[in-house]
Amino acid sequence: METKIKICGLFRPEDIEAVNEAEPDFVGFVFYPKSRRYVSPEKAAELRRNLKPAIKNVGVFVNLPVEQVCDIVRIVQLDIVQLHGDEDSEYITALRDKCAEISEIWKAVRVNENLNLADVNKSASADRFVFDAYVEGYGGFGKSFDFRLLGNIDSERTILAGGLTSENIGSAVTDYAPYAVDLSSGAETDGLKDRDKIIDLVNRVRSCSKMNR
Ligand SMILES: O=C(O)c1ccccc1N[C@@H]1O[C@H](COP(=O)(O)O)[C@@H](O)[C@H]1O
Repeated sequence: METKIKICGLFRPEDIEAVNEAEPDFVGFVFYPKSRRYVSPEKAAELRRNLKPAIKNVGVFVNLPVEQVCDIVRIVQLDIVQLHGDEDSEYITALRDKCAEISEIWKAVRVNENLNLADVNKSASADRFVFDAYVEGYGGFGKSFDFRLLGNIDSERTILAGGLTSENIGSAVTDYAPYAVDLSSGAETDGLKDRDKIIDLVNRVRSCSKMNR
């Protein structure tokens, strides 16, 4: 299996141009108003219209009521929902029931040295888990964690995130062979997405994945 790559936190037309060139597997739009990468659903819908159809789009949400998530899924025509807050299994089931057009639901698990795999089981109804570093606030701070804390987690359902950059992304792919890697800060310069970094990161993931086969 080749590890896929998601570039998260797009909000400008030039971000779309960069990903159309680099062709990651997924891109993310952040619908968390406290994020500096927040994009309105209307703006995201406009950006999405210019995205190459092969690139799947993921909406990132933090503790938003299910009905509002569904509305945004429909406005933007999101493929995947990434829940990056405190949503539990009940929430995930309700979302799936109300919004049949979502192809997958990903749940973020914020990891520190007290990682309790029971927390992962609490949201076991998610299709995949995005393992990110524990931070005050929710995500996208470029903070990494020791992936060894994950033990023997099912790599087919695992998405690694948190402080990935061109320096550490190669070992994340070769050592853990996750389903995907997800990054935002590591693809930026001065807080904005950087075309050259995006292209470099996508190339690195593709070449490391080939070595894993
Ligand atoms: O990117 C954000 O601003 C964000 C806000 C709230 C929740 C999640 C967010 N992004 C996700 O955070 C991780 C790690 O990002 P980074 O590479 O460490 O900056 C990633 O899953 C993003 O999708």
